[in-house]
Amino acid sequence: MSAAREDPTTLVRTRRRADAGHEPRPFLFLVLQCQRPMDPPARLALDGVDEVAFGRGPARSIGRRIEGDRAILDVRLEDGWVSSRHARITREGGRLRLEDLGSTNGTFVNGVPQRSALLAEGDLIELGHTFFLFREAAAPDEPAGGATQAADQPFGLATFSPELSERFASLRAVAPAPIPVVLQGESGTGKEVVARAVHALSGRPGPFVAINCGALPESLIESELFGHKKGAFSGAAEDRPGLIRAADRGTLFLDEIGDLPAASQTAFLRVLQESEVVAVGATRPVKVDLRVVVATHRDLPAMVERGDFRGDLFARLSGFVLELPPLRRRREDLGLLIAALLRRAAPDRAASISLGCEAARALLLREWRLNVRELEKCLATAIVLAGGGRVELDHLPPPAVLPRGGPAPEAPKPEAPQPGEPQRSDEEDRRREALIRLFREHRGNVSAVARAMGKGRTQIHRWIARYGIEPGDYRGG
Ligand SMILES: Nc1ncnc2c1ncn2[C@@H]1O[C@H](COP(=O)(O)OP(=O)(O)OP(=O)(O)O)[C@@H](O)[C@H]1O
Repeated sequence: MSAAREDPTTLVRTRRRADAGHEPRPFLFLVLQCQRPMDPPARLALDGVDEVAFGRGPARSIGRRIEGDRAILDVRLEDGWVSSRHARITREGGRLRLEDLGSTNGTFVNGVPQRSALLAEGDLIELGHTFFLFREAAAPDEPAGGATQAADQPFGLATFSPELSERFASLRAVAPAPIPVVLQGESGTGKEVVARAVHALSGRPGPFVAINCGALPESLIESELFGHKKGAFSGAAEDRPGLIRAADRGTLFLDEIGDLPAASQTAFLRVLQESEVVAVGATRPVKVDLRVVVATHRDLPAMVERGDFRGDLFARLSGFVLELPPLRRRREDLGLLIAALLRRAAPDRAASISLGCEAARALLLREWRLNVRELEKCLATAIVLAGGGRVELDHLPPPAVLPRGGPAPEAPKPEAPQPGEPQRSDEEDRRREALIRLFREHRGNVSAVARAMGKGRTQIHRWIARYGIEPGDYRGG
């Protein structure tokens, strides 16, 4: 953004960026192109940009040009459904406005056609068959107006989320050091994938050994972990080294560490303190060289407080703590993940897979309560049902029903809003009125309305799109 420009908003934004490294910065993510879901997604930093101009081009290109004193980001899309001058984003009173420029196929926000809309956090923008996601976010050190293509990262550590890429950079730095790593996150968020990446980056010569502490029967856990001597108990027909020794000079990944019974916690603490294991029935310890990564979806500090988990073991394990966000808070990565999962599900024909627009929209708007695991299963099923053709909405299995005791859903699952006027029930009319009342009370603040309704922001954005509410209309008063 040109500092010479006489726009007060521009000047304020420029100054803020200079003195605060982590001011929220707007980003646009090119998430997915329906015809070519394997094409690399891209992240575009929008600060320093006065206008983003979207149109069709012979190939995808993202370039910055100066017109007078205006910095313009030109986004050319290789998409036959995009017009040559399709849409633009400009600044308006500190916010960003998306306008359709009379395109043939229209511009959609959260599945609803829009000629002009102020952008809000998490908005899904659809131009032709290309999907973008808009986010206000804390940013890593990236040039303003820059366009980052898909990063060349180890499997599981590729992300476009500005916050997560910073955390993954720290993880890469600690991976070669003998620092324990704690991975937190809901089931299916990729904790084991990340643990494997840590091992790959550690350069340790031994194997990666994964143990699910919740899946080991309590009667066998000690002998499975620490090994046993022949004759130590009935059924111990031979010496067994156990899983901890199997991970010698490698990485021991303990999944669901919160499920480790109290007696095993004590024995495992000794292993970490002494770097040695005593097998069940043995008298002499054996030295081990371990790198430990643990994962949990439980609140370990709370368990320590309740006396359900040993505080000294917790302290030993707490080196670098990484929280893997649920997929619904990482939507900018859906394009990367869809490409990786399609490649895995259909290695020989991934390049020829395409998605119908409605299927793509549903994939990008779903709650994904079971996270990447659910997305993976959904795509694998859809490819089979599509029989090698284009994946359509009908090919997607219904969203997962949360098992008992699973992570709390952030919001009830509505259908993805469809273009056109939706049929409204009385309940929906009441909800729309309640939303409008709350937007008035909270002056258009989506987070405040979400809190007041006890819902997630994503859900509020869906309702905003569905009921045609414009939060900006309530901001002035
Ligand atoms: N970044 C990723 N890229 C590709 N696939 C991924 C990624 N993250 C997770 N997956 C896939 O999603 C599935 C679930 O991942 P993973 O087992 O690592 O999750 P988890 O958090 O350890 O789950 P749980 O807590 O239930 O053990 C796996 O099949 C994994 O390969």
